[in-house]
Amino acid sequence: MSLLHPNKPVIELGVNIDHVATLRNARGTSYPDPIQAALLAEEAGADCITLHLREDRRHIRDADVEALLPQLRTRMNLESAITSEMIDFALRLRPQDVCLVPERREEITTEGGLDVIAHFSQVKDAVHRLQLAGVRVSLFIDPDAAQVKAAAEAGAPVIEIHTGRYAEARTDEEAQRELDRVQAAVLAGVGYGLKVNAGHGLHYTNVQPIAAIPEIAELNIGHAIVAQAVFIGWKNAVKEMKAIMTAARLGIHKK
Ligand SMILES: CC(=O)[C@@H](O)[C@H](O)COP(=O)(O)O
Ligand SMILES: NCC(=O)COP(=O)(O)O
Repeated sequence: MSLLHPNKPVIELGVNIDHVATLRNARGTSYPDPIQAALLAEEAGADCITLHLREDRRHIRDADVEALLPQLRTRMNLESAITSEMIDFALRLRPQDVCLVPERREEITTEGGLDVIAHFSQVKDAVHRLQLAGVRVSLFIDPDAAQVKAAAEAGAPVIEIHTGRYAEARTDEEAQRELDRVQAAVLAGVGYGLKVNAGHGLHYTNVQPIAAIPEIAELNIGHAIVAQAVFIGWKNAVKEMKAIMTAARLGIHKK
């Protein structure tokens, strides 16, 4: 278990603000403002702000990223496809973190992890260019030992384990099987000396077994926080998620 450190959270929360932008874009208004959401999330305890600049700009837009980066007090984790357009954008802005994710335009949400093995040279080149520019690179991968190995070989210092299949499990047995896969991938990543994060589809109940995995450094969570904010307010939703994650890491399970 992580030792309690006066200034370091036992597990970090990256708040993904994509779906604040979804709500804004639904009517083409200027509100709700994703930048305001990010700054309030930091006030509420977010350790970083994650945002996914998709190729189709369905939610976060270039101007959001450009306006937010200089205002953040914590750090920006920009999720990006490995296309030259997106890598060039990331190199121009140079956020603290970039997480390379797969993208298919027709997908409703990110369906699977980046296939590092199949796109090894392209991934390795993107990792090299971004790391050279001082950007810390994370690879968003499925909980698969071969992908973890490929990520380490591609030179990425960080991986984020895709928890989508765990989150979408329909039975307790399936959820446990997927949780075991996540845990094995986390340990494999630590074995290669990587920082290991996780995310996708996590909410206030299913987050607890994931947060309890002591080797996970950070969870990136968005959709569930935006949904909860509808009922209890944005800052409260962020605070509640952080509290549940921290309690789970300390062995306290909340109903
Ligand atoms: C990579 C990832 O898991 C997040 O970016 C997630 O995809 C949220 O964005 P969407 O809901 O647009 O997929
Ligand atoms: N990488 C996961 C992320 O940023 C948020 O995913 P979700 O919580 O919106 O499913």
